[in-house]
Amino acid sequence: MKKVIVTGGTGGIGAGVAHCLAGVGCKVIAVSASQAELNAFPPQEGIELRLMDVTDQASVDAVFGPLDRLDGLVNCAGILRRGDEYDIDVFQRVIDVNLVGTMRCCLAAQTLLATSKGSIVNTASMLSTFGGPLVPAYSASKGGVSQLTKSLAGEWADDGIRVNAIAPGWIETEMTQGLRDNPERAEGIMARTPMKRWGKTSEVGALVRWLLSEEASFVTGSVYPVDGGYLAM
Ligand SMILES: NC(=O)c1ccc[n+]([C@@H]2O[C@H](COP(=O)([O-])OP(=O)(O)OC[C@H]3O[C@@H](n4cnc5c(N)ncnc54)[C@H](O)[C@@H]3O)[C@@H](O)[C@H]2O)c1
Ligand SMILES: O=C(O)C(=O)C[C@H](O)[C@H](O)CO
Repeated sequence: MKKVIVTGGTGGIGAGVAHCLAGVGCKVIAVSASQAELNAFPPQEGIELRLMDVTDQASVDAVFGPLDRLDGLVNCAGILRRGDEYDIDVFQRVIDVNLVGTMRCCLAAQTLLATSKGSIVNTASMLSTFGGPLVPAYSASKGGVSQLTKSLAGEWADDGIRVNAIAPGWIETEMTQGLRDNPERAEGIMARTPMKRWGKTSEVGALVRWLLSEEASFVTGSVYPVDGGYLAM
């Protein structure tokens, strides 16, 4: 049975990933920095919940340190501060959670994954490819996650660790609520999405499940869109 840590595992996409992995018998440790989110998460067999802040080394060490085995790491923790990211402190915070937090967890998992010949899936975005309105820090962080993924894949292949990223399109979660509530932004996004709908967290989870599986044994350093065709148009 594979043991996998999912950061942001009690939020939108992370929770979808956690459910998908638990559904195929993985032992999932879903971590979040929000105690309220952990309290609200419905108990599910195969999913253990832990409080962990990806920006806090001691908190990350407390989760990864005691583990005797780890087969997978899925970095889903992320924030976006639409409209506020021109404030330099907000800019730095977004980079710290989305990019530095991803690297912090990759480093915390490295030795364990080298032993298990395990795999990492990072969460990039459409905004790894192009900039988004009002989100300069988020866009920069996601460009960074994409490049970090390729860099680690190249460096850690010798250790038997595969490192890939997903690039979700426009998925129905808390993060996109503001866009879905804004008719102008929502219509613009749907107009450019060939499948003409928002994605579901389970559809992202299915891609992550495959990337972590043996079926993806020759796949590393890739950034996979799951976007209803958004990047194709
Ligand atoms: N929703 C989308 O359309 C979309 C598209 C592309 C990429 N993404 C990315 O997917 C990931 C998940 O996004 P979502 O839409 O599910 O957002 P969400 O806001 O629903 O969930 C984010 C999760 O991250 C956790 N988190 C935030 N800061 C943290 C920290 N410091 N330490 C640990 N956990 C922390 C939250 O508690 C929450 O569980 C993010 O990296 C986001 O950038 C989302
Ligand atoms: O551009 C925004 O305001 C977003 O919310 C970005 C999306 O959540 C997502 O990352 C797009 O892939």
